[in-house]
Amino acid sequence: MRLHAEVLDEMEGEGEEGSVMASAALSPPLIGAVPTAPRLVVGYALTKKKVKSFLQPKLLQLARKNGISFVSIDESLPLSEQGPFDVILHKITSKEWQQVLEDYHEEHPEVTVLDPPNAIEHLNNRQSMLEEVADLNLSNFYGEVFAPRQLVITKDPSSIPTAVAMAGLTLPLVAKPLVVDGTSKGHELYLAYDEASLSMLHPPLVLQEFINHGGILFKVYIIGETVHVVRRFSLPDVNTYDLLNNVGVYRLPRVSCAAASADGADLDPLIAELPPRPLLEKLGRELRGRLGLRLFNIDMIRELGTKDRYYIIDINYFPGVVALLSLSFIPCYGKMPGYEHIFTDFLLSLAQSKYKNCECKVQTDSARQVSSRMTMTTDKDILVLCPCRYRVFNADTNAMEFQLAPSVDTRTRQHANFLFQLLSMDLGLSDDQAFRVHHCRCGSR
Ligand SMILES: Nc1ncnc2c1ncn2[C@@H]1O[C@H](COP(=O)(O)OP(=O)(O)OP(=O)(O)O)[C@@H](O)[C@H]1O
Ligand SMILES: O=P(O)(O)O[C@H]1[C@H](OP(=O)(O)O)[C@@H](OP(=O)(O)O)[C@@H](O)[C@@H](O)[C@@H]1OP(=O)(O)O
Repeated sequence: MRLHAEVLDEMEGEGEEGSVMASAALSPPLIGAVPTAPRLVVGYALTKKKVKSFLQPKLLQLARKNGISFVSIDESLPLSEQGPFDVILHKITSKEWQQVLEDYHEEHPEVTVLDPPNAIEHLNNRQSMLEEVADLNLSNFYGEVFAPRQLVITKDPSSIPTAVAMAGLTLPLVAKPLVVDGTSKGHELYLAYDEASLSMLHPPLVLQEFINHGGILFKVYIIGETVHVVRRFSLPDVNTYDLLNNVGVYRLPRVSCAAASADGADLDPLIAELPPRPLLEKLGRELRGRLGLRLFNIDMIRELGTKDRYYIIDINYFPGVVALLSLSFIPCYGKMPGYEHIFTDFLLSLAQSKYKNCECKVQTDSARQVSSRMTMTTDKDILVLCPCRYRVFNADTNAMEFQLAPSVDTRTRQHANFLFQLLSMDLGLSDDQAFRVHHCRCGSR
């Protein structure tokens, strides 16, 4: 059913050493082919590492059972020649890709782009990343949430000590690269104990006050409407002794990559206690709206010695769900156990919310009612009335049954195939019945 595509379902059961994707370019659809139509086609543009960690066999299996298929996008080919897709899932940061997606979205507003490139871009800069957090006012919701005080330095390292003193920031400070560009450089962090040493750092960067938090971090995943939290080990606290006896800047280990879940660890209950659910729900809702994103996580810490003062120190777009051994890409532990269920539900919810307001009709001249919203006019002459322009869905199940793209001429064959699938399923048409596809009559094009 898909053209020019690699279908990842084929990868299931493949050994760990196998290639990242199985190539299964399918031949063009034949009218009359018996349908095994997925209800939701998710095109993905991800790094090899991300494909390996995210598209685990368990997810693929569960998704397939639910009518979702994942199709690899070839970034070297025009996007409009690939698909059709219902959803595009991506985490590629290049400007070229952003432009490709923006152009595609103009042309295909019916396709859900997860998420808009400009909203993701907002997270790729540590100054803009926490702006929305600073504006939040969640004090009525079982806790307060802040962003650490921070200063942006774009040039001249020698000016940093003065700038820090003028801003009144308290040491120690965490120095983080200003831009998170998906490379390991973007995650090179330093801890600075004294003001003078700050001039050894390399701008552009942000300097953030270090908040003691008992060495435990709450990783809050926001996946659509779902908010899921896990505990992770984090950096240890810095005490007065450390502060008085250390000078200089120290490179920090990439704790997020090294540390497995702290959920089963024997922890001080006051430190381990998860943030209250209502706070997390409200936070998730607020940030989802303010950031315009549906797939991200927040790294949240609770200030040591407090019960309800939280700081958000980092927000990541489409974070890792399974940790891989770095060279071999072999999965070593789940960062977000059960993610396959949450993601499958999320993708299904996208399909449902999208089509629930559409009303489509397929008619024959016998005006035979097929379902509450489908009618046939003639076996050979199928009229598609489609207020949503491109889509026809099964009104009984609320699931998309086929797509009708606007440029019928160039895609007639494909549309016809979709239609045939629908009709042969719902009406029991024989395989060789010919038909024509008419333009969408919803008047929107
Ligand atoms: N302001 C802070 N106070 C205390 N600890 C901090 C602070 N900022 C960062 N950390 C510690 O440093 C770690 C890495 O920080 P951060 O998440 O900002 O970097 P990152 O490079 O974006 O990490 P990731 O790999 O998770 O994306 C955190 O998990 C936490 O342990
Ligand atoms: O690869 P990992 O599983 O470590 O996931 C990391 C993810 O890399 P990936 O996008 O290649 O998966 C990172 O993305 P970039 O900022 O580098 O784009 C970032 O989101 C980290 O916070 C994730 O680590 P986590 O915070 O979940 O521990």
